[in-house]
Amino acid sequence: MTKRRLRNDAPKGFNKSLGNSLVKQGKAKRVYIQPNVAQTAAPEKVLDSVTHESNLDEFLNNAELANRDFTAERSNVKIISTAENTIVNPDDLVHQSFEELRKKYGELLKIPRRPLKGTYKTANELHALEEQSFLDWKRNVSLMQESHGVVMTPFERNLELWRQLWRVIERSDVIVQIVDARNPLLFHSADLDAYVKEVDSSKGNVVLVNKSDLLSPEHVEQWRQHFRREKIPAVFWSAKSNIVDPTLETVKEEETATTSSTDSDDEDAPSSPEVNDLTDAVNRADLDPTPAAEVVVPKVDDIPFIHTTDELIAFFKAEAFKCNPGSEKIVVGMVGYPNVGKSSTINCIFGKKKTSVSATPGKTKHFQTLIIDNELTLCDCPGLVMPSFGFSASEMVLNCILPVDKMRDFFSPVQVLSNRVPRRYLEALYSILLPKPTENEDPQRPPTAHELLTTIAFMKGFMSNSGIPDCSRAARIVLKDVVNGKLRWIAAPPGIDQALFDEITFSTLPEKKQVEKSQNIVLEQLEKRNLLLCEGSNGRKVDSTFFGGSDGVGHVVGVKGRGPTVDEDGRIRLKKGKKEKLRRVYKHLDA
Ligand SMILES: Nc1nc2c(ncn2[C@@H]2O[C@H](COP(=O)(O)OP(=O)(O)OP(=O)(O)O)[C@@H](O)[C@H]2O)c(=O)[nH]1
Repeated sequence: MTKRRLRNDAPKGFNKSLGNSLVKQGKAKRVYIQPNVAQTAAPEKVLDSVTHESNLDEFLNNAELANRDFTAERSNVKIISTAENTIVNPDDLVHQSFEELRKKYGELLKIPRRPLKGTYKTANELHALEEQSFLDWKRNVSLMQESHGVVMTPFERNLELWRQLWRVIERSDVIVQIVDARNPLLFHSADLDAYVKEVDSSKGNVVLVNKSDLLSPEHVEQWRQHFRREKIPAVFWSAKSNIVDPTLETVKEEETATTSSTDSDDEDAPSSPEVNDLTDAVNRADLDPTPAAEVVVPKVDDIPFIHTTDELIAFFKAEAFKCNPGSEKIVVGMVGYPNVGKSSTINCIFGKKKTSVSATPGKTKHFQTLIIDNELTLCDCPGLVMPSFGFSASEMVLNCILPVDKMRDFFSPVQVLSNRVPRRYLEALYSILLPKPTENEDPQRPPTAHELLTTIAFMKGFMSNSGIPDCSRAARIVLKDVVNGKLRWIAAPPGIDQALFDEITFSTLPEKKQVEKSQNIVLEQLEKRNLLLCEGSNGRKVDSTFFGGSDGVGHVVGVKGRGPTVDEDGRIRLKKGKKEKLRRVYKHLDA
């Protein structure tokens, strides 16, 4: 086959060599390789997180990184799966300790390394080496998957974002891995800890378990014991409970006065922190002159729950000075997956909005340096999805790693959720009554995603023009409730029965019992009359099959606290002024 450089004659050679099936999967806007295109592209584009690549994307990115002959690349390319499914089943993982899993799969979970100092002389050489080592890393991951028969979950494939991480690590004395308290191990990368030590053994690692407000004291205690057992330095923290100005939550990214470090050409950046380099940083001391004199420093040998921002600052300083004793200035790097609360934590520390906070993962695009006081500087890294295994894309949506709005298959994550959350809890949270399993079915079976979504869609009046409940809209509501912690599930640490943890999580129903009681009475009355009483918002009669009922009897789907009540005589009454809203649900009530 004639060797053809992709950059010279891409469309022709490309079509011939890849075949139509691959071409169809590609995106028309793909830019063919040009030397140094990565360096010159607009930063916004370059720094977009890439966790999924089509076969063609993968192929072209590899060719671009290697800057090599098209045909030579083609023979080497391995497609890293988009990994909707995983071969390692998360349920099976429960039976193995985290250490066992780490031993078995640890090699797979490596993050890419920056080329060692001394192996390059100029910034251009470093750039080329970084691209080569990143390509090698991707190949290695691919080969490991093949040899272990394991499929990796989606992970960050944009070299620019890894470059941001490398810089943050090099500048920091301590790296704080922020994890989501609802599933800390999913977010903790042991290899990142190892890499920090490889860069400089005097650097420290700490795990900051954010969103701890979503845990009960029992959950906290179990996780504390786990961190102690595993000797992982960790602290519990809730940025939300320490937010200075709640309106900061809603400010859009465009309004943010960022202190982004877009210094993509600082490859020879010093490995030790140089605060003088941080030219665009802002001094917190100017904004908040309150001295941190009365700060209580938490016990360093414990796994404390840090309650105030001042305690957190004192903790960071104590950890950093341990690593860099005698230093006048210390830098703490904040890293972690998207959406774990890095920006919120920094906002708390800074006392004013410094980085954009959003419920959409992946908002932070560049690392930022922020001078907190004369001693402490923070370095905020963009969120990075580390390589992992055994967790499906559904799991990643449920853990707020992949954005809900980009989800096309919404049934899968909702099914995983309804397998976990007890039926009565879902009913209470959404004020719905889910169809019960039929006689032939397991009475304990969880509701299907279809049942849950159609019921919620119907109750909220999300109907398509053809009268079909809009499940995707209902799914977005449910998944956003998961993201913001309204609907929560807390993972148990290894060795602890998940069922026990679930009992704690779901011990209190979220909604008023009264609503549920009145729903039940309404349902009873309707069933007595053998009526199908629900109507769609467009006036079409709703078929009972929407709710899984095969008995021909319709089910009341919800009253949402403002629905019909039952008076002393057992008569059903609609509240004044609510008729319009309830039009879709109750039409033929005998009131
Ligand atoms: N319940 C709760 N929610 C939190 C807490 N901290 C952050 N959040 C929420 O989590 C979401 C993500 O917070 P961010 O601070 O933007 O997260 P990030 O890690 O900077 O995200 P990226 O910019 O994607 O890297 C927001 O909706 C926050 O309101 C917390 O302590 N408790």
